[in-house]
Amino acid sequence: MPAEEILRVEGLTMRFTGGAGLFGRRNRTTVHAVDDVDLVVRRGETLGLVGESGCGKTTLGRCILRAHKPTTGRIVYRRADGSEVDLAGLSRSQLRPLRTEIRTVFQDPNSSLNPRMTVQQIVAEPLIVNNLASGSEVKDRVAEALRRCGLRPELMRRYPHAFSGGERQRIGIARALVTEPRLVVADEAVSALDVSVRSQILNLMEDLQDELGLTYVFISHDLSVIQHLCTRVAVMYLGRIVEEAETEDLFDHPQHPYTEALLRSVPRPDPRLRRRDEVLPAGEVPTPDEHFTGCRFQPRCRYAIDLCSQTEPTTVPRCHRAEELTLDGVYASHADADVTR
Ligand SMILES: Nc1ncnc2c1ncn2[C@@H]1O[C@H](COP(=O)(O)OP(=O)(O)OP(=O)(O)O)[C@@H](O)[C@H]1O
Repeated sequence: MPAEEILRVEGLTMRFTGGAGLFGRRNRTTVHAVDDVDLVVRRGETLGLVGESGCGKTTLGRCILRAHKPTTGRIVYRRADGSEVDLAGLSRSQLRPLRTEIRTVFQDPNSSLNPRMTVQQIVAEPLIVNNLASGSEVKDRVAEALRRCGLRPELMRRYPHAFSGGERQRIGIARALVTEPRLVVADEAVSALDVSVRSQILNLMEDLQDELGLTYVFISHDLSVIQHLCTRVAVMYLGRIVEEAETEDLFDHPQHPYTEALLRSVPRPDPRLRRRDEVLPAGEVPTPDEHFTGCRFQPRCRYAIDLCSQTEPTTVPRCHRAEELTLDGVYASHADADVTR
């Protein structure tokens, strides 16, 4: 794997099999939450994962964190010494030292912080669990992490309820950073916050990235957040990555019809600028437990041709018509088209 890469996901699939249900084993459903995903994360970048609810973003993030053991595929992580390790194949004890290097920031600071623990205990926990520090060093490292996150260390004896939503998310970030990780997976890390606080937390995350040389995988359904923060973006639809590009390219020249639809669905505050297609295209969203022969987006795609119901390209952009549509400027000329087909 090239030196600039910190993570390489290859052919990753995560299936969930449902319970037996009323009719026993035969009634079991299998959800392909993540299906044959390839993904590269480069050192020091922020890779955005974006897509509608249920497309598999969280599941992919949890596979990288090895909170889920993937059904198949590889998750190759490059350690600081340059050695490579496939996280997918590691046992619980083999994963333990890596848990300090790859950390997460949780979505909701109100529910993710234990209300019965002080801030000191919350932030110190990963240090203690992983035997990274003891005695006064624990307190020093907690104080340092809090300070980095813009919180006064004197307040570490207080409980989470004494803090605002934004401050609680700073505590969550301090807890993630206290072990000095290299890769942080942030899943909807600012979605639960008030808009006014959101940009402060995003700015903090950017500053910490510069200061500490962090790499982020940033999961969000919010395109404005993705556009603000990410270097590159991978777009997910029904368990698959359908397009991947540098942020500016993706927003200026989407290549997959789903990306185009996603970008058009962003509401515009000025009603004079509103277009008719500010919703995602109509049509049934298939569930990830259905079997697909062609492109998954084809039932909702206004550009679909016969071929699209038969096969899907195996590389991104996963669209037979991507080149033709992009080159011909079709997306732009459809600005006023009826997207409901
Ligand atoms: N533990 C699980 N057991 C069964 N199905 C699951 C499980 N976790 C996720 N799924 C299913 O996998 C699919 C992908 O879910 P996932 O939460 O990864 O999507 P998402 O894009 O993160 O959505 P959201 O933005 O709503 O969190 C969904 O159909 C979901 O119902």
